[in-house]
Formats: sequence, structure tokens, C-alpha cells
Amino acid sequence: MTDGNRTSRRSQAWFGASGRSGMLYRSWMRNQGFGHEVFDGRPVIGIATSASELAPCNAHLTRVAEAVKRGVWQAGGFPLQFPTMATGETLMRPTAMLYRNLMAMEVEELIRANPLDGVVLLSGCDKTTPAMLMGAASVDLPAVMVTGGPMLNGKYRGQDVGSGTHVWKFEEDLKTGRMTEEECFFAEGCMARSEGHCMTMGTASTMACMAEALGMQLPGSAAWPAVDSRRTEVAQSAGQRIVRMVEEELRPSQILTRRAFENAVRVNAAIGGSTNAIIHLTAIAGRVGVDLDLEDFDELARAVPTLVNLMPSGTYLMEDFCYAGGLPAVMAELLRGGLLHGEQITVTGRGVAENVGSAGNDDTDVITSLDAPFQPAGTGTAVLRGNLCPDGAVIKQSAASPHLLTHRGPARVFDSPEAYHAVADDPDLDVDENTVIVIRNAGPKGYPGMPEVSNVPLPAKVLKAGITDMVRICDGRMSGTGYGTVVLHVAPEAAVGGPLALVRDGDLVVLDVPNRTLDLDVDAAELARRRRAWKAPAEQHTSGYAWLYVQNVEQADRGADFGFLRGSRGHEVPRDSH
Ligand SMILES: O=C(O)[C@H](O)[C@@H](O)[C@@H](O)CO
Repeated sequence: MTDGNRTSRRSQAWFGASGRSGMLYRSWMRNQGFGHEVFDGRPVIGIATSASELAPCNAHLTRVAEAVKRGVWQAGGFPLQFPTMATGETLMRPTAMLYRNLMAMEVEELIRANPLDGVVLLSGCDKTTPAMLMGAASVDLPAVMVTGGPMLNGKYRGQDVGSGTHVWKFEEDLKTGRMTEEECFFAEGCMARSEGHCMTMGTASTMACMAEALGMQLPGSAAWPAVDSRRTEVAQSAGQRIVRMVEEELRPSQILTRRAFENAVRVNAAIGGSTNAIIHLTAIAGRVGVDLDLEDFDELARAVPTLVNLMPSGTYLMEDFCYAGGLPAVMAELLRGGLLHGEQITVTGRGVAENVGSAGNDDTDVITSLDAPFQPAGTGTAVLRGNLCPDGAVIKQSAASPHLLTHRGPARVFDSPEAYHAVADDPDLDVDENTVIVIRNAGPKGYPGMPEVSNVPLPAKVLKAGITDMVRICDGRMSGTGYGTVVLHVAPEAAVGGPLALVRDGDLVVLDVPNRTLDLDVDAAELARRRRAWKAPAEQHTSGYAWLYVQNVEQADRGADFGFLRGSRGHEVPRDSH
């Protein structure tokens, strides 16, 4: 080993200590059978894993951790695996998003409090990936991410079915009698054929791609299926690489620069990524002091066509994306068009261009070119402003119906998703295809946690008439696997008195996505009168974590992080414990 930094390493403040403290720090570790040599100043690498049977997309990470460990040992480091909390969206109520910041806080504190020189972050789904990145960014020790990989493509009766995306489709089929309960029950299993996260371009796949686009995971990592042996190989490489990163002192603050975020925003547009990426990237940027606002997402993405033809915007699934060349093929194409910062440093210690320069595209149906893109530039996720969303709102155009992107229709307002669900199947519900369904009080403070409730199913009456989409507006989020003409993340949210709180049944809503506006056609004096009469909803929580969350969470346009968690708090060695 050519490493001359052994004695100055952070972990040596524990393991290199003399007297009582050193004995305490080393002795109990030896109950795991480690010999004295592991304390000799070699890089001590934490392997943070969100493995949990309650977060199914993360359940296999213990196996991935074994490969990382192997790599760390091979490179001369000392690997120590530790669990973090896991926030799986499919089981956690009211939403895993309520716990993203808690997990980020836990990751940050665990890294800082322990004798670690670097960390490998293992995560498997949409909230665990940003939570790990947020926590690690706030500590700023060398860190590399390994995401758990997508499930194999769903297969049902000869057709590809996508996790999430087909849940919404099958729900409609059930409502309109095209499918029976038994068929749905069978199809459930067909959508989850292996370990891994959603194999659509939902938020898990998107955030895995974002980690790679930001330069925080090794090139090509995002797309390998969870069960592919190359996922294990890449995990082993990450284990080897983190040891070198510690020696090179390559930290997240050098990787997560404004340019890295600009790359990620453009890659998100090219892959037709989840709207949730906007919230998570904003929150991660907040941890490293990078200014990234909603307008950046719109402006940077406008020049980028959607290149990747994956559900929910398109046809294919993550396995196809992987075999076509995965993210390196997309990034190579964006570089060719001058749309990425090629010199931006990544965890490899090299720039983006060097990492992906030679990547080829093996299926131009799945990953299209800039010359013949799947969808033209400017049709990705748009940021809206107007008197209904002064602090912004977003809409994923590629997953919406083109004919509804310019729409004027009467509002039908529901104070909660439950209020809507209670009447959605009523054949006499006073709605038609022009109605704009407004769901409010689903924002960060209002629900709380900003759940994925915005893409409510269409009213049964409308579905039965053969209508497949309607405009919906909400201050909540939508699953990255979802689709429809749904305006999301309306800020400020209704629960803090945002204009969404003032909408009444019958008010005309004017949506103009090409001009990026969302307005309520009600005069200002009337809105002011309604505002004076508005009363804030009663507090739902007066103690506990949910109370802490509501007190501190910022609005969607700020990334819904806790205000007090913004920025980096570094990795200074804490005081002795005995
Ligand atoms: O945003 C997403 O992709 C979601 O959280 C999914 O993981 C979940 O809704 C299941 O489809």
C-alpha cells in the first residue's frame, strides 16, 4: 500500500488512540473476530444499507453489501456494514416521504458519529436514495452510492407490464369491467418477478439515474437488474473504488457542484424521469449549498428532448434500457449534443466525458438519438406559475394528454383525496371531461408528508364514457410510475393558505402549459375576500415526529427538506465517549 495518510485518518481518532479510550474503541470490535491489524490506519469504510423486508425494493441489499465488502477488503480497506432506516413507499403510511428527512438525518448522524473515513451508500428505492445522498452530502466524507437495481420486466399474458404504471391501468380495467378481481390478483405477481425496485422509469429508477448523472455512482450502475450478476460486480467495484477515494480525499462537495446538478436536470429530462426528482434534487442541492430553483428545471430541460422510451411516458422497461446501453448511452448522446458538462468530476476521479465517451447504443427504439428523439425538446416536465401557484407547480408533459395541456374548465374541489374517493364512483357525480379535479391539503404540511395521491383515478362515470384523461390539480405528489394530465406540487400548499385553498366549485381554471401558466379566472378582489375568510386547518399533531415534521418542513419548491438540515455540518471527530 502506497498510502501515507494512515496516522492522520479520521478513524485513527478511535482505533489509533492510546490508553482507556483506544482500548474501549478496539476491544468491543474484536468480538466480531477482527484481528488487531484492521486498526492499523487502513481506510475504514462504512457500508450504509437500507435493507429491510418492510421496504421490498431494498430487501436484497444485504446480498449487495457482501459484494461491496469484498471490494473494500480487496483494496486494502476495513469494511463495516450498518443498517439505516428504510422508507419504502409501497407500505409506509401516510407516505414514505414523511420519513425521507428523518432517514437523511439518521444517515448523516451515523456517519459522523462513527470511526469512518468513507462510506458506500446502498439504497433501493425512491426515498432511500435521496435520503442517503442528503445525509452523506451533509457530512462530506468520501461517498459512493450503489443502488439496488430494478426488478426484471413484468410479464403478464404475453405483454410487458410495468410496476406501478400497470397498477393504475389495471385499476381502470377493473372499474370498467375489462378485468376481473382474479385476473388482477394474478397480474400483481407478474409485475414483481424478482428482487429490485420498480422497472418502469418511476422514482426509484429515476433517482438511481440521478445518482449516476450527479457522478455519485459508478457509470452504468443504475440500470443493471437487481438479480444480474453485473450488479454484484459493480457493487464490488464500488467497494474497491471507495478505498481509493479516501486516499484521494475525493468528497461529495467536489462532485456535487452546480454543474453536476445541471447535468442531472438535463439527464432527468432525457430519460423522461419522475417529477419527484425535482423535489429530491432540490433537497440534495440544499445540503451542499448549491442554488437550484424550479426555474432551473424548466430552463435547463427545455433544450433536451426525451430520448428514453420507457413507461410511464413510453413503452419499454428498465431491462430493455439496460440492454440498450443504460445511462452511459444517454449521457454520451447528450454530450454529443453539447448538453452536458463533460469535465465535471465524478466518483471515478474522472470527468463525465471520460466515463461515458465510448458508450454505445444497442437499441435505438429504447434509447433514441437527439436527431430522432422519442419526444421533442420542450415537452418534458414543465414548471408553471400563476395566481394559483405563485411559488410554482409542475406537470410531466410526456405523461400527459397533449389535448389537455391547454385547458379551461370548471373546478370541482375536494378537501382531501378521501373526500374524492368517497364519491368517485357515484354515477350522478357532477363532473364531465372538462371538469378540473382539485385535490387539496395533500402538501408537505397538510397531509403531512406530501403523499402520491394526486393522480386520482378518473370518476367511474367519465371512464365508462370512454374518457381516458382529465386535468387534475393537487398540492401533493404523484408516483413516478403514474401518468395523466396532473398538475403537482402546487406551492404554497393549501394548508398554509396557498391560493389552492381559495378555489371553489365552478371557478374557472386556466391551464396553459406551453406558456407555463396556471391561473384561476376569479378577480383579485374576490380572492382577497376569500382569503380574509380563510381559516387554517386545525393542527393534526401536537407532539411526536409528525409534529416536528410539520413545524420544520419547507414547501415543495424548496425540496421539502427541514430548514434546519440545509447545508453541510462536516465530519469533525466528535468528543470522546468515555
Ligand atoms: O414514485 C414512485 O415511483 C413511487 O413511489 C413508487 O415506488 C410507488 O408508487 C409504487 O409504484
